Amino acid sequence: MSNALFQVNDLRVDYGTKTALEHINMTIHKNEVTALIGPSGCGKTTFLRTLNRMNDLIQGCEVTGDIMYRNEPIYHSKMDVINLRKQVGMVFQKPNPFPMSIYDNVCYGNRCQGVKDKRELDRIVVESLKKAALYEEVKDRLKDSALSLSGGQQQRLCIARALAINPEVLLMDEPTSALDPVSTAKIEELIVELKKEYTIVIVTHNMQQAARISDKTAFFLNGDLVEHDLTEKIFSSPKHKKTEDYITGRFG
Ligand SMILES: Nc1ncnc2c1ncn2[C@@H]1O[C@H](COP(=O)(O)OP(=O)(O)OP(=O)(O)O)[C@@H](O)[C@H]1O
Repeated sequence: MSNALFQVNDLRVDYGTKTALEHINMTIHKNEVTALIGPSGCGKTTFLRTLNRMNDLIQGCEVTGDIMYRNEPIYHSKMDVINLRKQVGMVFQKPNPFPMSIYDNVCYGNRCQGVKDKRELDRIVVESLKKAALYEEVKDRLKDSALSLSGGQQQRLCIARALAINPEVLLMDEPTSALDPVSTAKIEELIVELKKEYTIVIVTHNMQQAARISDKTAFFLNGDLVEHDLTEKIFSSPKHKKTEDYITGRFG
């Protein structure tokens, strides 16, 4: 399809002698939310990290096969990895604000890229906080430490920081697993809102969350991609018995 953003072809990932993923083929389309589900250790996080080459940072991790992003092979030696990570941002499981002000956190990446103009930075901070549905809660205390925010606010701040550098894709690794139900609901609402503008790939252990917010779901098991389909199909009439067993809670 023309709006394919990632095309994953026969991907394999090894950590030393341990094969974490094998024979993975998947297409991810623009403005879709894709949920990656499966039991612990099945390779979800490993897969997520291949999409912006975060695995490069792990010693002994070897990736074969290829992933096309906007028709460019991201594992090609000529790939500009810094630029790739600007376009494919990441939000982690535990909120990880830097020990600095809310304002400085949001525009950290922009400053690293050389943006110095105060008005431009102000604009980026306000816009990113609004997109992350946090602005109203922090607009009067932008100079306060980010560490003074609640866990849920900190996670939305991390989303704002990722959005500030204007990515096309957001990778999220269990972004709500450390949060209470109210903060989780806010992040879920936010994800549904963000998909109008961004493409989102999210790892989740929460089946209801996958069902609520994703368009497509990919079920991994022991390093295999068992099934990847429309979320409503995966949850109502999966093709594979193993998928059904997992989503109905028979294992995992
Ligand atoms: N840095 C590493 N070094 C060696 N093995 C690793 C490393 N990271 C992951 N693995 C192994 O690769 C496999 C896949 O791990 P991965 O973290 O991708 O699974 P996951 O599905 O995200 O698990 P969880 O749901 O528990 O986070 C596991 O067997 C894991 O032990």
